[in-house]
Amino acid sequence: MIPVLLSLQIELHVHLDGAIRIKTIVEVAKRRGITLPVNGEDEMRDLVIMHEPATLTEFLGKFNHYMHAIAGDREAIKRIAYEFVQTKAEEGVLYVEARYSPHLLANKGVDPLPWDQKPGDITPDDVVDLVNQGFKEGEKAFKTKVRSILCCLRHKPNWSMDVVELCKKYRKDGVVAIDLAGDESMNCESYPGHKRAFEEAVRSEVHRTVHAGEVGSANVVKEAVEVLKAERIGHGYHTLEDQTLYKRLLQQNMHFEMCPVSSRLTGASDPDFTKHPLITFKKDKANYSLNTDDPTIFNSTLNSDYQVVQKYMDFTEEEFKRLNINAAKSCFLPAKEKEELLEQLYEAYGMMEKYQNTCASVRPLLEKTNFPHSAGICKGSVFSISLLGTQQHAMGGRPP
Ligand SMILES: O=c1[nH]cnc2c1ncn2[C@H]1C[C@H](O)[C@@H](CO)O1
Repeated sequence: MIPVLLSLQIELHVHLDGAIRIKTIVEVAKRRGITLPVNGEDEMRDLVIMHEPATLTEFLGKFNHYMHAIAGDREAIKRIAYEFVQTKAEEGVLYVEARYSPHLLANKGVDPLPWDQKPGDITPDDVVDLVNQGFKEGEKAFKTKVRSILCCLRHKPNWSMDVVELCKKYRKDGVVAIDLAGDESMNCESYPGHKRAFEEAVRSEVHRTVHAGEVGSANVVKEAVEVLKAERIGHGYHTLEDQTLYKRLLQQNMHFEMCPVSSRLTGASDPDFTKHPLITFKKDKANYSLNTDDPTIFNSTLNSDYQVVQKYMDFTEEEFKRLNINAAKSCFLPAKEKEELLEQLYEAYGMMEKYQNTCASVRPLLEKTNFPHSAGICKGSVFSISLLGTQQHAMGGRPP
């Protein structure tokens, strides 16, 4: 494979429960006396990993093989969070937003209890606290910054209000947004629980991302943007089927969380990477990031995704820099932390001087035009207008 020349990356779409080490699953199951469907690490690997393109439903079935080993165990939940940060640090990730469903790891206060668990004493709230502990210790040890996105699940609309309340409770403690994951064939207009939760998220200024247009149609994307007020779209490949919508989202500088390796294996895209929708997004200089999604199941690292797009989609180092800068601008950190992150990237990419010069020359103009959020991330926004020729960043405000 061709080496990817990028020292630091931003990852915005990765499921914590799709990123658990197989070794950990086996060890925890043994400690807890929990039976796994097969014995030993190699056998578990064979069972859990997808090698050939299949369907999203088949993919989602993979979680059934191992989640019961981790759910409902304090030590295990903390451990997977800690190890996640270690893995991302080893991959060269500077900042990552990890997502998970607190309900799927709990064994109390969830109806019905997932994974046929016996009732215990770990509520979804406890899960968030435990993941936070693991992340904080991991961040301290490995220096990769990590924040959480809490997932609602399409097939569990009655959990969604809980999820938004947890987002509100932990907004100053590691949680930066809400998501809607799961099987897209269940549209949310028919499931008022999701709609209400996302309305509450808007009201409470909780950031929002939604899995849409992964295997579902462009209509799911439209609904995500118009009904759920998504600020980012998870995947979004099928947006291209509605050119009016696509052009509108390009104009709004909507961020798309792209997961190339994942999309091939879940049947979300053509298995031939040279026909991948991402090529069109790149040609149009869209705002997107590259992400692993569920690296355990896809047997991948972030570098695998970079290598695939480099090999089959002609991605250059310049494009890698552009997309990571866009990812940093589109992340859900508060403005000040976002600006610090951007500065770290510009520095690492050898773009600091250009960035500072641009900023100095355009700042007076911004002040004059009363650019929203100018004190916070004006530098990032200016950079995208003047150097990269893209629109300004959606979360950074728009010039009048
Ligand atoms: O790619 C995905 N599409 C839709 N749902 C997904 C994907 N990857 C993981 N999930 C689901 C299964 C997980 O248990 C849940 C929370 O992380 O989100």
